[in-house]
Amino acid sequence: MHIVDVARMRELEMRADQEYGLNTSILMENAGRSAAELLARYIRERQRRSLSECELLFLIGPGNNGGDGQVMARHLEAEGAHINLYRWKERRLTREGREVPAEQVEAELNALLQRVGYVVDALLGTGRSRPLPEDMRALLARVEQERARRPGELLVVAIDLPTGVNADTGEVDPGSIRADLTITLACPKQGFFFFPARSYLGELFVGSIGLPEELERDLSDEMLDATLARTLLPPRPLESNKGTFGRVMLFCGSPPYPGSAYLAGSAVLRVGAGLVTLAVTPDLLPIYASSLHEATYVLLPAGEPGEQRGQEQARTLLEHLSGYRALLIGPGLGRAPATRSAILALLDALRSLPEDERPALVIDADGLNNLADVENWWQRLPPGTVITPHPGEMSRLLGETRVSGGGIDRLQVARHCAQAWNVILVLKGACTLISEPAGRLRINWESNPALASAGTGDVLAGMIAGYLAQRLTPFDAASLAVYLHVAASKLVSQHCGDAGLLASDLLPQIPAARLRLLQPTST
Ligand SMILES: NC(=O)C1=CN([C@@H]2O[C@H](COP(=O)(O)OP(=O)(O)OC[C@H]3O[C@@H](n4cnc5c(N)ncnc54)[C@H](O)[C@@H]3O)[C@@H](O)[C@H]2O)[C@@H](O)CC1
Ligand SMILES: Nc1ncnc2c1ncn2[C@@H]1O[C@H](COP(=O)(O)OP(=O)(O)O)[C@@H](O)[C@H]1O
Ligand SMILES: [K+]
Repeated sequence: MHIVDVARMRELEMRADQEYGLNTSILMENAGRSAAELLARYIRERQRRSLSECELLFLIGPGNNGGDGQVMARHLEAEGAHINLYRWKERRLTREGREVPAEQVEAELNALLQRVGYVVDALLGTGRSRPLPEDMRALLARVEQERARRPGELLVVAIDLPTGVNADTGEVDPGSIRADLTITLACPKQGFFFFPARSYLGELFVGSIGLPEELERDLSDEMLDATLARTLLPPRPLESNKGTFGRVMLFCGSPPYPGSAYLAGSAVLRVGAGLVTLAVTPDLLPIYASSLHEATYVLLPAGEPGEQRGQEQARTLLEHLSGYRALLIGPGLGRAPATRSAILALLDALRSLPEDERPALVIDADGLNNLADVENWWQRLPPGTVITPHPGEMSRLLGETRVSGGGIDRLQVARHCAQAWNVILVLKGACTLISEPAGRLRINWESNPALASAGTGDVLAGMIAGYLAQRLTPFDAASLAVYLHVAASKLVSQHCGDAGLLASDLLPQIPAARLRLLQPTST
């Protein structure tokens, strides 16, 4: 599913007209029919109601968004739903096809708001060009007030987008109200993935306007959803052994942060890699050996702290690296000078290896924090490196330029930095972005506040390394891991809701999330 900004959407619509003769009224017919089908299915399958039991109030705006709403209303009416249309600009109300006399409109509208099960917001879409007028804000506020009075009984359904949301920037008009579901048309809009818009959309459905597939061929930004993630799953041939699914080496964990290596190491195996090896100093071995029974170990020299020890640790690790398909550096390593020198020595050695002998590389957490102080640090990375900063780490890598956790600034940063640093960049946050040097970009749709808990990033880093070991490309390995990481969290949330998740709770749910993804009906 491609993501577009408003200019690109307009261009697609224009080309549909010029090249395929699909003019606005044909597209609008398609849009309204598709939106009606999606809502009808939602009502029947999710709410287990028949359309004839449902009464809807459509709020119709002056442009094409209002046009979509009218087509949609017609289709739902034909299926038996009870339809009321309020034309905002003209202040006219139609009840089941009959015009309400002007002097009764206000009272009827009030009565409807207190009764209907659905308000369909077809006021404004991508054509919103200025702040919402006060009377439109007031109308939306009445809907909001009524929904608060009847929670669960009144659903707000936005067509294309909730009125007042900026489809490019994710900004929101003060008069906008949150939709329970948004049925967007043709493609999800770029602004949906950024805050505050993201939290105004509710559940997202994408309706078709019948654009020919060829028109989307040049689009490079994609929504990371189940449909895409499913195509990335690596094969599990019957004739296989642990070598088939690859080995991962971890340079992670230090005395103050031993949990990181456990979480990342377990995640490597939970995504199906064949073997994980932890490169650790002997003092940590008893901790891991008693918790992660499945791992093997490379013992790194302890010795006096300092640069010399770092060099020796790197040498020892490299001696054991042959045959490993992926290396993860960073979670829980700390920021001692010896660690930094070990990381730099490892990177220098990896860069000089021939491509077919070089393990794929993921750098996370303290791996990144150690690099941030090194001048032109990105020039030290081998090609194809995946880096996974959270907004704080990203700000450090950029030299203290602040990067937000969910704002539109992230899009520009993700695009620019993947190219400038020649990396696969996983910019973590509530909607994680994955970008690569050639300009492709994916944005994860699902969000779960339960994931905002210590150690979940270590799990993600291990998952990416585990998929690299199964020979996914770095861009695909990162994408699949990001998708399944949130999907696993949703399974945990079935029991704990959106708070109280432990990073280790994710581990057994990773295979369960993969299994769900394999079921063709999962979305
Ligand atoms: N153009 C096309 O080919 C298609 C467009 N589609 C629909 O059309 C929408 C875009 O249509 P439009 O470009 O007509 O835009 P809208 O329907 O979003 O709004 C434009 C109209 O609203 C007025 N307006 C803009 N800002 C306002 C504000 N703050 N307060 C009050 N009035 C305001 C404008 O003067 C104009 O009359 C999409 O969101 C989608 O729903 C779909 O029907 C598919 C095809
Ligand atoms: N609201 C949220 N929705 C979805 N994912 C989230 C949310 N908050 C945090 N995450 C994810 O949780 C992980 C946290 O990673 P990170 O900040 O590195 O934590 P740690 O270093 O403690 O492991 C990231 O993958 C991030 O995208
Ligand atoms: K709308």
